[in-house]
Amino acid sequence: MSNQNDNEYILEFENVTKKFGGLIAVNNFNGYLKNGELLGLIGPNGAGKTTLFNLITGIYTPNIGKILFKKQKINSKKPHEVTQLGIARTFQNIRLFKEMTVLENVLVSQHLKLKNWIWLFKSVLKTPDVLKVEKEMQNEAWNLLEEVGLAVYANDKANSLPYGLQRKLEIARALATGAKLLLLDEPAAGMNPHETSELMEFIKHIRQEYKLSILIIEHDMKVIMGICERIYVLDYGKKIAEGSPEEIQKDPLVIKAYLGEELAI
Ligand SMILES: Nc1ncnc2c1ncn2[C@@H]1O[C@H](COP(=O)(O)OP(=O)(O)OP(=O)(O)O)[C@@H](O)[C@H]1O
Repeated sequence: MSNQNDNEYILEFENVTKKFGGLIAVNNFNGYLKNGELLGLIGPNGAGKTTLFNLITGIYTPNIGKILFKKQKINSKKPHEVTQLGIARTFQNIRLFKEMTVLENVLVSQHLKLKNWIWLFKSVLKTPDVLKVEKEMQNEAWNLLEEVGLAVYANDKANSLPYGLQRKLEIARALATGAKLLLLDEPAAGMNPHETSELMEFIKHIRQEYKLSILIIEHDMKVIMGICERIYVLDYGKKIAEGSPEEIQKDPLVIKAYLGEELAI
């Protein structure tokens, strides 16, 4: 793909294919995410959406093709390297340290920013520079919790929070890694309509506040059509449509893929 403005794209896919044995889970996918964009990824069950997230985050390596983050090829990066580059994700099933407090959950993610073994060694010895950095991290964690409205729960165990707030905490943990690209895998799953509306506002808010680019997989069309600027539709691993929410809702191939399901807002 040739792009006119190199700085415009934070993420690019060039002919990306992932096979599992004879099954082509992602089939020659081409696409991009612009800086600051909120991009939706939709498609029926088994379409290849989560596989694409796993390819971006280094869980899988493409059989063919390239994935670029800020123009750097990330195909063969390990998951922790991808995190350190500035990509964070949430999962379909919430993954928190359930017995830890809300604050501790954020602190653990912040430590992913500390890159090397020397720091790990110093941490054990509690050298003055480590104590200084840990103090700064505590402050940053508090600020983050204030920002996302979870500070009042800082000392509560993660699993004592209502479901909607656990989701928020999961996103806060992703932000704590210092990510600039956020991948959200079905963030509205299991939420009631009130929680879903709050989540939509929250996603828009953090995008602006943290200058994020966001790629979101979601089955709840109200969320996708309500907050995304652009949408890719996958079916059987292939991109069958792309466009604005209005264009996607009218697209005959999309309607066919979702036969019998509600696509409208
Ligand atoms: N590790 C794996 N080994 C074998 N097959 C896999 C593996 N991961 C995914 N698949 C298959 O790849 C296809 C795409 O799966 P994927 O989970 O990416 O779909 P999806 O669009 O995220 O679906 P859903 O909306 O149900 O989460 C499916 O047929 C799935 O069974």
